[in-house]
Amino acid sequence: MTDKKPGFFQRLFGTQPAPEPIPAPPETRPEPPAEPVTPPEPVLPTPEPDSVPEVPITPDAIPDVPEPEAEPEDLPPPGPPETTPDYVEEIEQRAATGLDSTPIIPAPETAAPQQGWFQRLASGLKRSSDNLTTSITSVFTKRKLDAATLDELEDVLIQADLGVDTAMAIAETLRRDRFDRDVSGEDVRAVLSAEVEKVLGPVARPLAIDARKKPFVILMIGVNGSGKTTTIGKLAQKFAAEGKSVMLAAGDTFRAAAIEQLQVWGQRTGAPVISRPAGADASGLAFDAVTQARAEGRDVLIIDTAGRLQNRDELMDELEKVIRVIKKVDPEAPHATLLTLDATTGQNALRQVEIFGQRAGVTGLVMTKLDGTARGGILVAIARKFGLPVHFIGVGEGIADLEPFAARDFARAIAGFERPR
Ligand SMILES: Nc1nc2c(ncn2[C@@H]2O[C@H](COP(=O)(O)OP(=O)(O)OP(=O)(O)O)[C@@H](O)[C@H]2O)c(=O)[nH]1
Repeated sequence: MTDKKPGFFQRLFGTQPAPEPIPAPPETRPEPPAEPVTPPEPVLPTPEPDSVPEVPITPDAIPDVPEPEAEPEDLPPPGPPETTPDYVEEIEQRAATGLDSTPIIPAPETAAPQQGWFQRLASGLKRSSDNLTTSITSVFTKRKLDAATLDELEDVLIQADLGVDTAMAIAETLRRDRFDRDVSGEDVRAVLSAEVEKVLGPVARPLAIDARKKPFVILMIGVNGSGKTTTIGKLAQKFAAEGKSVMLAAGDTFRAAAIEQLQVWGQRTGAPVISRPAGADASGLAFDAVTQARAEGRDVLIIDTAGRLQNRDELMDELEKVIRVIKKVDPEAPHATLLTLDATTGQNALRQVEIFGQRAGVTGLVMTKLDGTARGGILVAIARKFGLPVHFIGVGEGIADLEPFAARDFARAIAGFERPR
C-alpha cells in the first residue's frame, strides 16, 4: 500500500471524478469524506441503533426508528431524507471507507467463452431440445399426418412444459397445412420453432436503463436459489462494461453467505457493495443503499433480496415493505423489479410469476439455469400466460452466461436447430 492512497472515486473509476452529490444548501453541505486510516473492511459499518433517529423516515417503515415524540429536539430538519445533511455526510463517510480496495477477483470462466452466444444457448438448451426432438421423432413414425399423430404430438408438447395453448396452436398449424400429407420431424420442428417465436417475440424486450434516473434502481426478487445473486453479478459486469457506475446492495440480510457472495461479485466487477451484518433489517438496508447511490450519482443500483417462497405470506409482506421504504427515497423506484425464475422448477414457475407479480409488481423476468433442465419450454407457457417482458436468460454459472433474451434464437435452439436463422 502506498503512503498516499488515491481517493475513493479515483480508485473506483480510475481518473473519473466523483459525481456531484445531491445539492444541499451550502451551510449544510457535508465535509468531504476523510481517507480511511486503517485498511478498509469489505463490509460497510452498520450504523449504531442510536444513529437511526438521524434518518427521517416514519416509524412504521423501519422498526428501529423510535417514536418521533420521544426525542422531538433530535428530529432532523424537515424535508426528504436524502437531503438531510447529517445523513448525506454519514453515507459519504461510509463511501470513503473504500470498499473497492480489495483486489479484483477473477470471475469464473464461462464453459466455452470462445463459442458464440447461439452455440452457448443451443448447448445450454440441449436437454430441452433433445427432449423435444426425441419425442417428436418418436411420434412421427408414420408417413401421413393423421388425427392420432396430432393428438400424440399435443401430449408431447404439453409434457415439455410448453403449455396447452402453444401445443394446440402447433398441432392446429400442422393440421391446417399438412393433414394427410407426408410430414417429417424436421417439418414439425420448423413449425414448433415458428410458433414459439410468435409467442416469445412480444416479450423479448431489453432492459432499458433510463439514464435520467440516478440511480436506476433494480430490485432482484425470487424464490430461494433461483439465481438472484449470480444474475446481479452478471448484470453488474454488463453495466460496468457499458461504462455505467454500478452499486450493489446486499439486501439478503438473512444469510451471511449471501452477503459474502454479493461482495465477491462486487469485487469482481468493481462495484461497491452496501451491506449490513446478517440479521439486519432488509428495508433499512435498501433505504441506505438508495440514499447512498443517489448521493454518489450512481447510474445503477441493484438490490439483492432474500429468497422467499411465494406462499410464505410474512416474507412477501417483508418484500412489500422493502419496496415501500425504497419509495420513501425515490417514489418512482424501484424502476425495474426483476423476478428470477429457475427453469428447473417447471410448472411452479407459473405460480411464482403470478404471486410475485401481485405482491411486488414484477416488471420483467430473468430465466436462469436453462442449461440444467429439459423443461425450458416453461418460458413459452409463462410468456403466453403473462406477457411480461423477458429481459435475460442464463445458461450457465459463468459471467458470460447471461444474455439479453432473443425470441428467434431461443425458438431455434429449443427446436433443436444448430444455427440461427
Ligand atoms: N447452471 C446454472 N447455474 C446457475 C445459473 N444461475 C445461477 N446458477 C447457480 O445457482 C445457484 C444459486 O444461485 P444464487 O445466485 O445463489 O441464487 P439466489 O437466488 O441468490 O439464492 P438465495 O440467496 O438462496 O435465494 C448457484 O450455485 C449459481 O451458481 C444458470 O444460469 N445456470
